[in-house]
Amino acid sequence: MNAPERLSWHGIRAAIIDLDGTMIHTAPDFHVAVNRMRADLALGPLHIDTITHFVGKGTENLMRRVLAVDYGPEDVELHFPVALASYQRHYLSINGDYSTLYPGVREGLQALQAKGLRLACVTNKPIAFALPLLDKTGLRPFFEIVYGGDSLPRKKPDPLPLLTVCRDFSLAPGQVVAIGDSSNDAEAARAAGCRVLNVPYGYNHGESIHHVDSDGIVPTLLDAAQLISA
Ligand SMILES: O=C(O)COP(=O)(O)O
Ligand SMILES: [Mg+2]
Repeated sequence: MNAPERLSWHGIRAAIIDLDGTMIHTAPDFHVAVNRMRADLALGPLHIDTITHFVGKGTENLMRRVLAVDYGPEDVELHFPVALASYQRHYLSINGDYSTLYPGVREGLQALQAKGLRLACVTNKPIAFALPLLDKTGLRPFFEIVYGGDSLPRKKPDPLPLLTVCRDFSLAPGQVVAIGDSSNDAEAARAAGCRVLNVPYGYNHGESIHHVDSDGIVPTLLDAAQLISA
C-alpha cells in the first residue's frame, strides 16, 4: 500500500464513496444523538472520541458499544431496543446539524464525474439517516446509487454492497474503486476485487489508517480524483 503512483488507474469506470468520515465529519452528530439517548436512559455523557471509535460498523454495533460502557452483555441486550429507538429519534431530529463536509469533497466528486466515472455512495449508516444527510449537504445529485447499512442483507466489510454496485453498473470489480476512511471499506473492496483508496482524516476505529491494506492513502477526495484521472 501507500504507493498509488505505481498502479495504473486506467480502466477505472466507477467510484464507490463512503459517507461517515470520508465525505462528512459526522462525529459531532453521533456525539449529540448518543448522549441524548444516554440521558434518556439515565446514563452519563461519553466523550466524542469514545463514541467516534465505535463508529463504522453500523447503528446496532454503535448502540451495543455505547451501552457496554456501563452494562454487561445481558443488560446490553435488555436495554438495546429502548436505546435504539431513542437514538434513532434523536439522530433523525439533529441529522446534519453538527456535521461538516471535509475539504475537497465537492471538488473531488465533480472531478470524478468530469472524468466520466459513475458514482455510488455505500455507507454502513442506515439509509433513513444517509439520504436526508446527502440531501442536506447537497451531495445527493452526485450519486446514481446510495446503499445504506440496512439496504442489503450484509454491510461492509462484507463485499456484498460493493459487488451489488458493480452489478448495478454492469462493471467488473476491477473497473471500480472504493474510497473510504476505514478498514471496513478496504476489507470490503479487497474481498470484492475492487481497487481501494483510503483517506487519513476519518474514523478508523481510533487506529492508524496506515496499517490498513489498501492501494494508497490520498489526502482528499480531490487528490483521489486527480490520481485516478492521471
Ligand atoms: O455509520 C457507520 O457505522 C459508518 O458509516 P460509513 O460506512 O459511512 O463510514
Ligand atoms: Mg466511514
